[in-house]
Amino acid sequence: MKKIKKYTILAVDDAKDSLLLLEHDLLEAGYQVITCESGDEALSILQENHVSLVLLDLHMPGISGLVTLQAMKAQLDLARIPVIMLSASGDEEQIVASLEFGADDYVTKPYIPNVLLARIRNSLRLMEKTRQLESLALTDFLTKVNNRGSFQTLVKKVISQAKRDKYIVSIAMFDLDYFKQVNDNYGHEIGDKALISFAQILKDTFRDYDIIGRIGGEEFAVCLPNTHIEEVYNACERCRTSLEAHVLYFDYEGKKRELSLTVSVGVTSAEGHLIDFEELMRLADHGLYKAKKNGRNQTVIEGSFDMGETEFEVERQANQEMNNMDEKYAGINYQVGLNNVLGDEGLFEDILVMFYQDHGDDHTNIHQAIEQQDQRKLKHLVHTIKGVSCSIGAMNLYDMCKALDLAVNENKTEQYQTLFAPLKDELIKVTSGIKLHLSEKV
Ligand SMILES: Nc1nc2c(ncn2[C@@H]2O[C@H](COP(=O)(O)OP(=O)(O)OP(=O)(O)O)[C@@H](O)[C@H]2O)c(=O)[nH]1
Repeated sequence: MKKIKKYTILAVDDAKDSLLLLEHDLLEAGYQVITCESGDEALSILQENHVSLVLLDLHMPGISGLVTLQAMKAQLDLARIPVIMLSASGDEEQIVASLEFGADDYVTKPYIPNVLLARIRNSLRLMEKTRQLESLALTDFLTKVNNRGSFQTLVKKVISQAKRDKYIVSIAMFDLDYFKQVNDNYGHEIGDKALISFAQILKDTFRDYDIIGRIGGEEFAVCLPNTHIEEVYNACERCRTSLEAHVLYFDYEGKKRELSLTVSVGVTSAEGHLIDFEELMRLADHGLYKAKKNGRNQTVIEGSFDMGETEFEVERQANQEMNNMDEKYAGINYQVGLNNVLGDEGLFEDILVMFYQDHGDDHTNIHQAIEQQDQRKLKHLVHTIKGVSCSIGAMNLYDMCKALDLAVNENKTEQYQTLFAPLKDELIKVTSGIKLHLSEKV
């Protein structure tokens, strides 16, 4: 019985009679066969066809078998194709040179068909095993997405390409919410099933050329080349809501159970020379940290790292400032705020709590509106926060909002990012100051 035609063999020989014979033997054995008579032809066939193995004659007019072999080994996508050299010459030096240049085997002509076929089978078997091992080393055994190491390698390649071709790179980081409870309540086996089904949701949501990796226990990351932050945000939201709607059914202790999970997501992006793997991962992770802190089951965009200090650093500095100064709230003129409520301290503190709750995330919302070029949303956000910051006595924030508000009214889009960067820092300073003092209320 003939084998299933799974492998395609390219036979290269300038002698037509040898080629015919080879083709006949290979077809008989069940392989698909492509033939050609020169090294040049072979190289162009290899670019356009999926070839499993090459049988390469050593002595040919034009480029020799050895040069063809070297050209194959120099190209990343061809280097892995097994090559068996064929030659009438049993010259020791030629055999050694062929093997040293990367040939998998060497067979002398006239060949014994069964021996050649056995050697072909060996080479193909070895290739399959090598590929399986490579895949095992690069893939997460549970979810079958890239493991951490391979995610990093692939993303770094994308980043080099993006710097050359000047396109944006985005990273989204996902962490399942309260996942420990799944293990604690139902055991690791169900936890594993939940991880597998989440990985499937990621595979279904993102495109083939996006890179998905499992970078920690219940933590995944996706790299989206050439994708703007708003599209990334929308894809992450699709993924988040798919998981929220997904129900895992299983039996536990003799009863039928159902489980739904949620996920928190942090996303960021960068462009040009600013793209850096570690920095993108750090920012996405910080967005994720905020998503967790804000109540989980949400996607938070973390600003590009060309926008000055990160929120983390600003928050840390605000806290430090508060500790060093005798100021009651960072960035707030307490007296101005108090006067606005006719000296009622209790009421003023309640207003500060409301400010924290209503506007604590506005830097993310404003950033999103700028990125999405949503002029109406941006105008509404900036205008509102301008009014409110004035009433609580956050006068620096008020000035910054006023400047951005003006730019929005005059549609000076080129100024948005520049005016937004200090506003963002000031808003974080004010909200973290409020939180520091009113931690039991907010
Ligand atoms: N089943 C299973 N569990 C895993 C695996 N890797 C990590 N975990 C579990 O994932 C859980 C992570 O828990 P935490 O880091 O406390 O976080 P969490 O409970 O998800 O809470 P938040 O992230 O704060 O929402 C731990 O219980 C780990 O044991 C795995 O491969 N399989």
